[in-house]
Amino acid sequence: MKKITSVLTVFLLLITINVQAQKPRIRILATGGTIAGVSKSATESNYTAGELGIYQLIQAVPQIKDNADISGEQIVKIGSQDMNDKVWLTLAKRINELLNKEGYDGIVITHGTDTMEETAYFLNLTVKSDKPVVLVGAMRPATAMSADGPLNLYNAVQVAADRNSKGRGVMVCLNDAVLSAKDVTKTNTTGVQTFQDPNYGTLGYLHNGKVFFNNMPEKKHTIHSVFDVTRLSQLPKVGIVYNYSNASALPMQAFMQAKFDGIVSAGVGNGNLYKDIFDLAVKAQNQGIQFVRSSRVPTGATTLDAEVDDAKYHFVASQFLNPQKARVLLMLALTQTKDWKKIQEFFNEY
Ligand SMILES: NC(=O)C[C@H](N)C(=O)O
Repeated sequence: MKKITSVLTVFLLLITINVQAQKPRIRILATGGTIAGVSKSATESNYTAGELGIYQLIQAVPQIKDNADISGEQIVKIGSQDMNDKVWLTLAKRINELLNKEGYDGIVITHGTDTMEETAYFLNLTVKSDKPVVLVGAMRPATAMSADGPLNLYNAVQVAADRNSKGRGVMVCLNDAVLSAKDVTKTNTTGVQTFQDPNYGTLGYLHNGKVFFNNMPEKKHTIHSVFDVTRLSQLPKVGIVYNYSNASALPMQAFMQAKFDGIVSAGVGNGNLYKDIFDLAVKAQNQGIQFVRSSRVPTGATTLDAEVDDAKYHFVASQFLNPQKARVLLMLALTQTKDWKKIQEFFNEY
């Protein structure tokens, strides 16, 4: 009898090990944000982002281990208002290692929501794998009543572990929605429904932890991207200038004096420029500082062949990229070329 029991135990153990081995291996990279935020009470709106560590986040949602073999590492512990080039390069390099050398099946990145769309788009252009990479955050700190982080994290892991997520580029997952890194933007300062794609809608959605996709991103990303940061330790300097009635040209002058490599304009309407900014933009372009026209308007493309003659001034039109994402693409484009025509091609393709 004893013998039968021990044989049975070994058998069951082997089955468990096998089931465990079949689960997708998902690595969670933690960077901070409100999802790791802590406040003094469950109802207080004052809190500090990025307080909890990766192990506390994993422990808080044990269900994430049901369908995935979970492990994690802490990259940084910051509010994403402090996100920077160094962390972007670290993330891109680490993700490429984990997916291409260490055999992981998918990546989840916990991240603040303020600049999540920029990090997502940077990774969309620099990750060299078609395996799922999913950014997740929260709008309420971990200590809040009705904190949204735990379900968002659970959902993000389901997306990273789902076979159908492959080849969709880097994704953002919050509030039951899956959105494309290229098109997602933060639309609400405090609401849990903040992430939207105002032009194309969602890539998919989750219901009861199951992922349903309805869209595929059309533009180039990940394995089809020419941008490679493997050997880079810094990125070109690109600033953003804002247009408005009677706009000051001082920020534009400051970027030019500081010899930035590129400037993106958050223009009015279809990327139009206040006249003083326009005059300096022509000068900047002549000095070899690439000027990209984007728009402060939340929907629609900033098109070529509108009120500004881009071909005449060698300006680049950002198409559907908002200013903060146009900045990301311009930084990466400038690692390859200074030719405005080639840079415009990148903006048409990515
Ligand atoms: N909801 C958030 O995560 C906001 C926070 N400031 C951050 O981006 O880190």
